[in-house]
Amino acid sequence: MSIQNIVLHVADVSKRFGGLHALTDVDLQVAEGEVHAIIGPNGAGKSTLLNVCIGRIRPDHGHVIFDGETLDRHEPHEINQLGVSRVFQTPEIFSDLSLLDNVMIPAFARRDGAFRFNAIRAVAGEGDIREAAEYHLQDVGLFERRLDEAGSLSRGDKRRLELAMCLIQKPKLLLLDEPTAGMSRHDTNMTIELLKRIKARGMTKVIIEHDMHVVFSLADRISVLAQGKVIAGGSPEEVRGNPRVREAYLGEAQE
Ligand SMILES: Nc1ncnc2c1ncn2[C@@H]1O[C@H](COP(=O)(O)OP(=O)(O)OP(=O)(O)O)[C@@H](O)[C@H]1O
Repeated sequence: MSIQNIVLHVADVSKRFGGLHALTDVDLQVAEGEVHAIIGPNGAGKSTLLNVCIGRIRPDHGHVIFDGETLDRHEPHEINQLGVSRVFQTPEIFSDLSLLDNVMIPAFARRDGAFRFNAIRAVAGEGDIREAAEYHLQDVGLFERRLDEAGSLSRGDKRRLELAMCLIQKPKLLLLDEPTAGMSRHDTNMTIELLKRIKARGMTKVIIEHDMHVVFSLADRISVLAQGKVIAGGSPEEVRGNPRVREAYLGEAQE
């Protein structure tokens, strides 16, 4: 039997906001190359969990271990430099800049350890990063629009742009917070195909998603959160057949 390399271990993490237990003793492991979906009803703690993983929220108890390193004292930009990238629910892009500049900036940040936003013009001639940015824009289907202002994109295209901004950093772990939220079925299917292509390259991913079509199209393993606790975990088949899950989430999602 092969021993899987664990890329991410959320070890007994708890987080309270005042009297609200947002996460209680959450323990989950993500193996190298797997797509791990986190599902659960609204307010279950999914975004809080992702924010704990990228250092935006400090847990009250427990640890996050990424690639063998405990992240307790790391700042978000340090965690990013270690190889964790995240696509947010609301895309965080530079609206006034071109798509190309948007994709080049995180590459400089990863390479230089600083956000060289002001220096972007001065270094725009750096061919290797420009070429990489063009490659990733092609990858997400936005190459033709590379010189347009990012603010002019549709919501779905902004998400794809943000994905290119993550991919250029060549992360070991990609965290996706509802990557298809607000998208049309057509855009959702395009995004599923894109994420499948990335999956084929072996990149480890954690994905929060409400759309069960997306979850069951992509996930190798699923953890189910409800009221801040992991109530079930396993393969998509195991989770689909689990009565607790159906009760807590799937029944609700099927509307
Ligand atoms: N900064 C905060 N301060 C206080 N309460 C918070 C904060 N962030 C989240 N919460 C609360 O913690 C609980 C978990 O929120 P969280 O956003 O992690 O859930 P979620 O599963 O991502 O929900 P959704 O699917 O609606 O995005 C919710 O009750 C939420 O109101």
